Parts: sequence; C-alpha cells; structure tokens
Amino acid sequence: MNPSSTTPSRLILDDIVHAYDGRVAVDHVSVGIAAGEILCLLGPSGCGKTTCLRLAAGLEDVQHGRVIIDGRTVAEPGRAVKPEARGVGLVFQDYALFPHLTVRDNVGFGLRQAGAAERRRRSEALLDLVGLGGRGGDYPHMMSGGEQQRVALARALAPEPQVMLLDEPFSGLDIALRDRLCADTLAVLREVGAAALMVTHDPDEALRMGDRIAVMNGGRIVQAGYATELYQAPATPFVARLFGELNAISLRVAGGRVSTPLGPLPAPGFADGAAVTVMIRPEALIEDAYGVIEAEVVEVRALGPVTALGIRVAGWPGRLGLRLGGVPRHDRGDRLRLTLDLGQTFVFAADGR
Ligand SMILES: Nc1ncnc2c1ncn2[C@@H]1O[C@H](COP(=O)(O)OP(=O)(O)OP(=O)(O)O)[C@@H](O)[C@H]1O
Repeated sequence: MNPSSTTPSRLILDDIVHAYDGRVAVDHVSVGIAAGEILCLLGPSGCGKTTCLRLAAGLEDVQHGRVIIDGRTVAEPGRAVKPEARGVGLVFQDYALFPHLTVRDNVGFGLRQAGAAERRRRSEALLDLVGLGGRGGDYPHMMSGGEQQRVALARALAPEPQVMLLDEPFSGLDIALRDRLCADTLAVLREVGAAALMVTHDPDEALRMGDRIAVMNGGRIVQAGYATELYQAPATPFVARLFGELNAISLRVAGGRVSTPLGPLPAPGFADGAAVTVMIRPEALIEDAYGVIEAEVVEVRALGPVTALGIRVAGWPGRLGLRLGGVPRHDRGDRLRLTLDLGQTFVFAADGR
C-alpha cells in the first residue's frame, strides 16, 4: 500500500524491514492508516504481523524504515520516541489488567494527569461505551474473559489515543462473545476516530473489522485493499484461498482461453500454451434448472446456515465442492444442473503462490 495515497495517514509504517538474528521477519512493509480507519493485517502464524505492531508501538527498535504518527517520525534506525509518548493505545491479547486495581482504576490508569473526579468521570464514560456501565467497582477476577478484554479496550482508549494497535484482541473467545465484542469494538473505534491497526489470522474477523485488509505472507504484504477487492480479485492463489477452500485444476491456455470441464474461461494476459491453475469458489457453482453443467451429488454435509455438497462433473478430476444456502435439499446420487458465476473463478499462472 502506498502510504502517500489520497487521505492523509495518521499512522504510517514506511518501508519497514526487520530481522531477528539475521532472519528477515518483515520485508519492506508499507501501510498507511487514516483517522477513523481500521486496517487489518491478515496472515498465517509467523508471517510478521505482530512484529509490525510491536514496531509501531515502540516495543521493538526499528532497523530499517520509519514509523510516522500524525506526520511526526516516531521511530527510525537509531532513534525512537518512547512507547508512552507516542499517543498509542495497545490492546494485546496478553496485556493483562492490574489484578489489585478495580476495573475503574484500571481504565483510569492512563489518566493520572487528570484530577480524581475527572478521572472517575471519564473511566465511567468509557465503561459505558464498552457496555460495562456500573461495573467500575468490580475487580478483574470478578469478570469473564470477554468482559476483561472490554476493560482492556476501555483502558487503551482512555487517554484518547490517535492510534490504536490491536493484536488478536478476540482470540480465545467463543463465537457469540467474539462477534459481540467485534461489533462493540468497531463502534468504539469509530466513535473515537482513532487510526487502528489490527492483527488477526482469522479472515472472518478481518472482513468484519477491517475497512481495508493487508494480507501478509512470509514477511511481505501480498495484497492490500478493500475486502471486496481481495475477495473478488485476489492477486494470488494464497489470497484466494484465505476466504475458503477452492476447487482447483491445472490446464493450459489455448486461444486466449482455457477449456475447463465446466466450460471455457477467459485467460487474458496469458500466452498460448501457458500452464495455469484455474480456481473456482464453491459459491461460483449455482444451481440452475437451465444450467449446462451436469453434476452428480456424491456428498452432503449440513453446516448450519449452508449445506456443502461434493459433486462430480464429467472431466473434472476428483470431486468439486459446492455450497447452497439453507438445510440440505439433496441426497447422494441426485443429479443437478449448474451454472458457473465467472466472477468467482480465477486463472493464475501455474507457478503462482
Ligand atoms: N523475539 C524474537 N526473536 C526471534 N524471532 C522472532 C521473535 N519474534 C518473532 N520472531 C520470528 O519472526 C517471525 C514473525 O513473527 P511474528 O510474531 O511477527 O509473526 P505473526 O504473524 O504475528 O505470528 P503469530 O500470529 O503466530 O503471532 C516468526 O518467524 C517468528 O518466529
């Protein structure tokens, strides 16, 4: 992502390279996040996400590149503004609350300059904001894990940071609680208008939380953009697979297209004879009484809101995955007619990753 693009960025990581013991963990990463915007760094374990966050927070010294907050360089090789002087709020998974302080005092911890009355007023207001109004007198051990995480969020927001850094803030929570906390956090971040950088390995969480998503792999950003861009136009098979397993087949291009057992697909930009991997999302296969693709159902799995079918189509090696909304309406052995949604099919160079 180009940090000098249209909206002024409140937080910029500019050409960050970082190595541990000579092994590169972050490789020329640049991101810019505007006020009121949430950018999710999404990628598998070990791809360098947390290192980026730690560099932005000042918990790690910058070896190459710069961290810029509100136009001010806060870290570059050999020079670093202290973490507490960066105006940054941190919500790290293991950023424990102080057990001997009440929830209210935990939230007010970063407001020591304010008078006692003001500190109390602001702590209570923040607890209201995260849905914990009236719980200020409790101690952390009296709260559930999700409630403690909301307290941690309120504590991070208390000094009204211009920048929020969140590292897997919802991991380890059950789905219902995670969804609620995601929504709460989103609302709070929007209200305070901070620039937020959030790390997650969970694509659902990134889609839910991120205004934009930067996908990392092997220390690099492989694609960055709006969620719809990543979903509809993945730059690599890796990005395509992030949002669910795909049906894949290896073929060769002929006459600007590739002939698949599901019909021909355009293959612009590929030379004749080029080896390609065709990837088709399960949701690209649409049940259609007039469809030209004939399939046989070989597997039916009810997944709650959707049903996953395994189907066979003449010429396709193995089975294809397909998803239909709702409870199962098919049995093994049923025959289906399908149409292919070309918007959810992708042609990548065979050696692409
Ligand atoms: N303090 C350290 N010393 C040595 N190597 C480290 C250190 N911290 C991270 N690494 C290595 O750097 C790479 C990137 O780690 P990082 O924690 O940034 O990745 P991540 O994407 O956040 O992973 P996870 O989701 O598992 O936390 C990994 O290979 C990791 O083992």
